[in-house]
Amino acid sequence: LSDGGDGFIQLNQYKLKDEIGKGSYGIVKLAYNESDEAHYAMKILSKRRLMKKAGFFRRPPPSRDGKTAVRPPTHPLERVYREIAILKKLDHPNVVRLVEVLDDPEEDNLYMAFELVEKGEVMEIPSNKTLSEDTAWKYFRDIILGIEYLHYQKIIHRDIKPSNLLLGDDDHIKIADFGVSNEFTGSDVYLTSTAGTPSFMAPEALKEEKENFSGKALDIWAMGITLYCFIYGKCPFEDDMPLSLHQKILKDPVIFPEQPEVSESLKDIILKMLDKNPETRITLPALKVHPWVTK
Ligand SMILES: COc1ccc(C(=O)/C=C\Nc2cc(OC)c(C(=O)O)cc2Cl)cc1
Repeated sequence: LSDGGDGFIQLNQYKLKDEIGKGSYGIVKLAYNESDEAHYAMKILSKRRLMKKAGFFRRPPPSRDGKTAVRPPTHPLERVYREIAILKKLDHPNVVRLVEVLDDPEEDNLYMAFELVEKGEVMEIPSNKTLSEDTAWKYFRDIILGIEYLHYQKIIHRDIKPSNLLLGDDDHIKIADFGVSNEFTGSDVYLTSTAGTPSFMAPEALKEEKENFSGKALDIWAMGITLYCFIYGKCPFEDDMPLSLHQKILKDPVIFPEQPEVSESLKDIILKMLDKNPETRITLPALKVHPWVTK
């Protein structure tokens, strides 16, 4: 890591430029690769921040029987290394491509160089700039193909939402951010943990009595919330109070605003994805043949 002499940070063959993304994960900077004269998206994670977030530096809670509580075995960076391992095996036009990882043990920062998806996040939420039904249709078809690929690769994304969908110059969508994704063996994973973004969480993940719930159905639910956001610029269930948001997700019906006018088949596919019962919720194969998708 050095000063590139022109005020930009130099990282190996990369010249780091403006910040183009920011989130709970850290930041993303535009990076210019001097060896191939191409631009990349450099995701920068602080290892210390990740350790702190995982409670790595927290004093272990006093245990009643005088012995110190056993610390969970997972090393906090293990999550990042798992994300990297997942990303390295993914290769699909609708999934971001990890090009390389720069991890200097002496350095606090960990750098992940991704192929640049030129236009960035497809949409901010809330937003008054909503997508037309036709544009939403184009993007949703890409999301279906991307999620189909991930589920085929036995990966549940668990954080599908507009800000994790990047738009390229070719007007195609790439799915990003595998920070909370789960890998599974077998035909599906049965989870009990809640992860992801509250407004996009499925009802079965919010129930008190936590029985196991299917991972794949969580992504389908989040795809439904995302499609609703494309059209209306806001989520169907919103509340500043987390517990009231949970109740709305668990109990409230989906309301479609009068404007913008949308087709009955679009409303139908959204309702089938936002079925509160994961057992009867539409599956990915059924989505692919839904009239709104195949029109
Ligand atoms: C205006 O132009 C812009 C062009 C590109 C961007 C951009 O790329 C933003 C975020 N990027 C990413 C984030 C990720 O996670 C949170 C991951 C991942 O971990 O999978 C990968 C990428 Cl690439 C922004 C603005």
